[in-house]
Amino acid sequence: MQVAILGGSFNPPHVGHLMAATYVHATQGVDEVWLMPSWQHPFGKQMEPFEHRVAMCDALCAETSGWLKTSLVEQEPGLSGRTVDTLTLLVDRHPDIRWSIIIGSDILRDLPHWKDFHRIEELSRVIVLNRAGYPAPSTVGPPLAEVSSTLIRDLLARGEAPAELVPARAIAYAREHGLYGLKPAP
Ligand SMILES: Nc1ncnc2c1ncn2[C@@H]1O[C@H](COP(=O)(O)OP(=O)(O)OP(=O)(O)O)[C@@H](O)[C@H]1O
Ligand SMILES: O=C(O)c1ccc[n+]([C@@H]2O[C@H](COP(=O)([O-])O)[C@@H](O)[C@H]2O)c1
Repeated sequence: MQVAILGGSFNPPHVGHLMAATYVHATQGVDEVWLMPSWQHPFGKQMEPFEHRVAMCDALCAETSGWLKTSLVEQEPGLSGRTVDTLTLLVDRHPDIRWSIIIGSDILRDLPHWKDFHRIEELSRVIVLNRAGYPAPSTVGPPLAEVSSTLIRDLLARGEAPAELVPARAIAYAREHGLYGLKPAP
């Protein structure tokens, strides 16, 4: 079995994540894609609580026929949020799976600050997606959606509803739980 991991803060998840996962599943010969929300972010990004981001990732998974899953692995004790450590654990735990790691091209500039990226390349196939606004050589596929969690948080802070950028089930969950300052519907 081949599994591609899309790690991220998912704060909140958005249609760009869904499109990225769908593109990889449709074209890269993988059986499943696992959304892997960060428990703690290696660069200290502040995020809504893990369980809420997991629930919103599950809302994205519900848009698929079952090939998209949410992995809770990064909450396990001993992990640091560094991808190489998580991947090493997964490789040990699932010797039957062949792994890919998905990153958007915006991440390329950060890679010098990642822990042991060369080891990640040894343990997995790295798929670099062409994220709109971040052109780079050796990306795969067409530019993907011009949307980010930062944009969505900004819209929400201005009281705007990002209904076209966040899957409806995810935004409904966020509203129900008062995330990002959203008020539950009366
Ligand atoms: N629109 C997109 N197209 C392609 N890849 C994306 C897109 N949005 C996010 N990604 C990729 O998904 C992974 C997780 O992204 P993340 O959860 O940090 O979302 P983000 O929108 O970049 O968040 P933020 O704006 O908070 O930094 C990263 O590898 C990122 O490059
Ligand atoms: O391994 C590292 O050193 C490392 C450094 C920064 C980010 N990452 C991972 O990259 C993924 C996307 O991160 P981000 O910043 O786009 O949310 C997420 O799974 C992070 O854990 C990993």
